[in-house]
Amino acid sequence: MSDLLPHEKGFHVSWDQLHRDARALAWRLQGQGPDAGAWRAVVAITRGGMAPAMIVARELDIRMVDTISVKSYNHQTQSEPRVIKSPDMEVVGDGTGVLIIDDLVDTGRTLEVVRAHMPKAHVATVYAKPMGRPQVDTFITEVSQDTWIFFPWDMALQYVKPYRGQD
Ligand SMILES: O=P(O)(O)OC[C@H]1O[C@H](OP(=O)(O)OP(=O)(O)O)[C@H](O)[C@@H]1O
Ligand SMILES: O=c1[nH]c(=O)c2nc[nH]c2[nH]1
Ligand SMILES: [Mg+2]
Repeated sequence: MSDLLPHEKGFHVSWDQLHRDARALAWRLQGQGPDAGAWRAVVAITRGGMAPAMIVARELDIRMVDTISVKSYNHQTQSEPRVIKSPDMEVVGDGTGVLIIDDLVDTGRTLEVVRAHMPKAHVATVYAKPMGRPQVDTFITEVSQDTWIFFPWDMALQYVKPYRGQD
């Protein structure tokens, strides 16, 4: 969207870092559910929320896992978010006791759409940018709005030229 800052900085996240940060998120969420501290189910926002949701579900021993599919970005270009697959509403209900997990919140548009489906759910992301923070109940690390977060599934190891080179 044209009124957004360009992404001038990059924050590169390795699998190891993602695992640690998703575990930290689980640690923060444990005991916070409405039913004696327990959470009933996890809903991952695909696709980026799936890896963190798996880690949170494993740490908190939650076996009921569903997904909601929202398409809003094509590479770094944002369009109107669309729900292209809903979770099982018989399982999630109004969202009470449900953890919605995503990798990050940026503008908050995706979470706005997801919250409308499950207004009483608790929304948690691993990373957050300032514009989207009001949409998130719990997150681990904040980065500035002009930072693009690069996730391990979008990267590959490659050769890097030395600072002082032979060319
Ligand atoms: O707060 P927002 O500005 O709405 O942006 C955040 C959303 O954008 C990315 O998903 P994307 O739509 O790129 O799909 P993906 O998870 O399948 O990569 C990211 O995983 C969040 O779900
Ligand atoms: O990989 C991503 N990194 C980001 O910073 C971002 N913001 C919205 N959607 C995003 N996807
Ligand atoms: Mg996503």
